[in-house]
Amino acid sequence: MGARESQVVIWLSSAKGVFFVVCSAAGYALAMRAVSTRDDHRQPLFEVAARGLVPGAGHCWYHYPLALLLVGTMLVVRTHLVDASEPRPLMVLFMLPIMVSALVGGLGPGLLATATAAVGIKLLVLHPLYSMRFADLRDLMQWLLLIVNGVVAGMLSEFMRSALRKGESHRKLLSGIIGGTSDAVYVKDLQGRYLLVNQATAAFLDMPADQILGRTDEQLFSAPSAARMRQQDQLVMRAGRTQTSEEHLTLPDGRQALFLSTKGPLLDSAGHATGIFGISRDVTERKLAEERIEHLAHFDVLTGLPNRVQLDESARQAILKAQCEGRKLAVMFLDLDRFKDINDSLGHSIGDALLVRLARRLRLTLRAEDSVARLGGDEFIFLLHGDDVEALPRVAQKILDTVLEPFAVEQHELSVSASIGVAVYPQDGKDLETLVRCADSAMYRAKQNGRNGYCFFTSDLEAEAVRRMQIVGALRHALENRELSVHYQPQVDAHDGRIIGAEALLRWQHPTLGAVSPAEFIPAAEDSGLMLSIGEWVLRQAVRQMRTWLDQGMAPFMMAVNLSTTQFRHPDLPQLVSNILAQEQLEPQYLELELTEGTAMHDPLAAIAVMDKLHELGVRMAIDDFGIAYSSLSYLKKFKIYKLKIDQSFVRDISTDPDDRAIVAAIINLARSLGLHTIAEGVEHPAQLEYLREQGCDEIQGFYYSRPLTAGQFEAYVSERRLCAA
Ligand SMILES: Nc1nc2c(ncn2[C@@H]2O[C@H](COP(=O)(O)O[C@H]3[C@@H](O)[C@H](n4cnc5c(=O)[nH]c(N)nc54)O[C@@H]3COP(=O)(O)O)[C@@H](O)[C@H]2O)c(=O)[nH]1
Repeated sequence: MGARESQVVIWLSSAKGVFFVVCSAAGYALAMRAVSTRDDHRQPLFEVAARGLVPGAGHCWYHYPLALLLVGTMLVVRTHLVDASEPRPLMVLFMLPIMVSALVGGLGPGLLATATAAVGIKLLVLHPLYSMRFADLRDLMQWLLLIVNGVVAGMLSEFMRSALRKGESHRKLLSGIIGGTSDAVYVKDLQGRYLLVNQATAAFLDMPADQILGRTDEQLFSAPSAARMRQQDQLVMRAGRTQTSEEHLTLPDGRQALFLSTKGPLLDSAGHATGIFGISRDVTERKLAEERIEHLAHFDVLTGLPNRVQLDESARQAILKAQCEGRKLAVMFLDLDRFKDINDSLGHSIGDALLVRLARRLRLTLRAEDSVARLGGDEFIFLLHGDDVEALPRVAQKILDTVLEPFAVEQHELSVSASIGVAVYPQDGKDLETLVRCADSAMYRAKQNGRNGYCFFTSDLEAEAVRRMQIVGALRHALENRELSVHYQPQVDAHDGRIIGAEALLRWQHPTLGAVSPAEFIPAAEDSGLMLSIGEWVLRQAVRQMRTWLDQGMAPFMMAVNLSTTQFRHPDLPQLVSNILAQEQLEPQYLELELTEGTAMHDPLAAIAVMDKLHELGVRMAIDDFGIAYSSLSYLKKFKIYKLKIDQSFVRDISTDPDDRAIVAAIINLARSLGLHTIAEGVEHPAQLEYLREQGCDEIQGFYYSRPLTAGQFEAYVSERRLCAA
């Protein structure tokens, strides 16, 4: 090699060294910049590097011998195989084992490789040429740079490895969440092909996840479902932001499902859409539950008919429509007659079954535009559209006839009747509340008229309804306010005028309402459920009074107490009577219980059973108001009764009305033939008494002898009569 050529080689070698230094410096600068920014995911290089020196922090022991092996191999190659005439030591070659060691093993092996290379180069590569000294400053520079390179490479590698590890753990965490959620998570490209799906998506589609990838909705779902999804995707892409919507889909197994889907565009770093991501939750069950709750809020659970809430809504609309069209609207209030008896005697399940069947019938009776709702219990409201008020009686009668047809419930054939009240918009009221109130008053009147009928609202009913409400409200406190008392009306032997009994009659003196007749408040007490407690109180008072009178030495007689329908039908009645007699220490033979003919005949078999029990107690029974209801003689024979009480409506005109005379005579004869006693009530005149005596009536009760008296007055009356008799 000539001198000029040697100069060129030395120049090139120097240039290579300078280039190595410049490139390394630029590389460090860039690398340090890349890792120096501290944010949530990055950590300072030295912090990471320090951890890289700690054994066991994700390192393998064999990376260290590997580093030694790699550097050793390079030393051998450099010492023996590279051309010895090479003037420069080619230290850059050692970067290869250093880099490999750092990349594979991280900081520790990287440092080991760097140190080994530095020592090896100094001792084995530079030594033969320049002894132990660095004769050439450029060699020293390269040697130092090699060391710095090695250290930095190790640190950078450690940083990369740490970042990778962290990224991997994030990825695992994310895929754990995505894989573990029951929501379908997916990513589609711009053509709608699935790029990523989680396990839930695969489960919904009943297909392995890898078979879904690359397919479109059109290939996975029914055409209508796919079209809906595609449309939704397009909306999201056009909007360019995340949107949530409901998607009705038919799944591959045929199930109709409702998904709540949140979808959004996937954007690249330049903000261009590259696809769409979505999270879809199956809300089918939740929606059904919501619908069920909504249904329960508006419809009666038992009958499925609209309830009060729904009725309010329908009525609001119906009234608005009627108002706009200048038309009428009828509200009918239907209440079953004595439905409570069915519940009490046969049990609530039978009562419920009857209501279900009744509801079905009522719905079928109506035109499509009309509706029926259940208010609760046995109360139903009809909304009937149209102007034809004249037709309403026919409709009401049709409904009544429908109710009358017997119901087959289990082994029972049940016959019920109903009472209907009718109110018409706009004349009777302009809102549902008023119309229902009017119809309720009219219905109450229908009941008073003998049930199984209908009645139209009239203004006088309103006053009655207000009065009834006042009475019921005040009656609730009558007992505790000591406003009730019991009066006693003597019952007299028709032949010798002896007092043979007293009828206990309830009286109510209210501070503002005044003296309210039992004929008015007892039906109200029955309807409002207050009669049981009031009736029990009367029974106890009468029994206690009888005990007192007997204790005072009064000649024994019968104490007659009225039983209301509710009391008589209550299953605990015999027990209650027995308890009261025992508690008040009165022998049962002094007590007579009166029940009306209507009560006894409504359910004769049940009445027989109750009468039998009362008879067993030793208590006497009498049929009150006899003659005004229809009595079956065959049942009358079976009733364990002692006497018939001839209703005062027959006694009133007995002296003038031949029909009444004939009826009274027939009742007395009937009783005699059945072995029963008779008592006539409402006797006011001697002529009435005369006729009754003639016919053989046994006992008399009426103003002719005495009005109902307080206990004190009764005592005085008894003493007076005894004195007269004496
Ligand atoms: N379940 C219960 N019913 C009861 C009770 N107390 C009374 N009643 C019933 O209320 C109705 C009205 O009773 P009242 O106003 O007390 O009238 C009674 C008598 O005062 C009346 N009477 C008696 N004699 C005459 C008469 O000569 N003339 C005339 N105009 N009225 C007269 O008759 C009623 C007695 O009726 P009855 O019970 O049928 O014998 C009435 O139906 C009572 O039954 C109670 O505690 N419980």
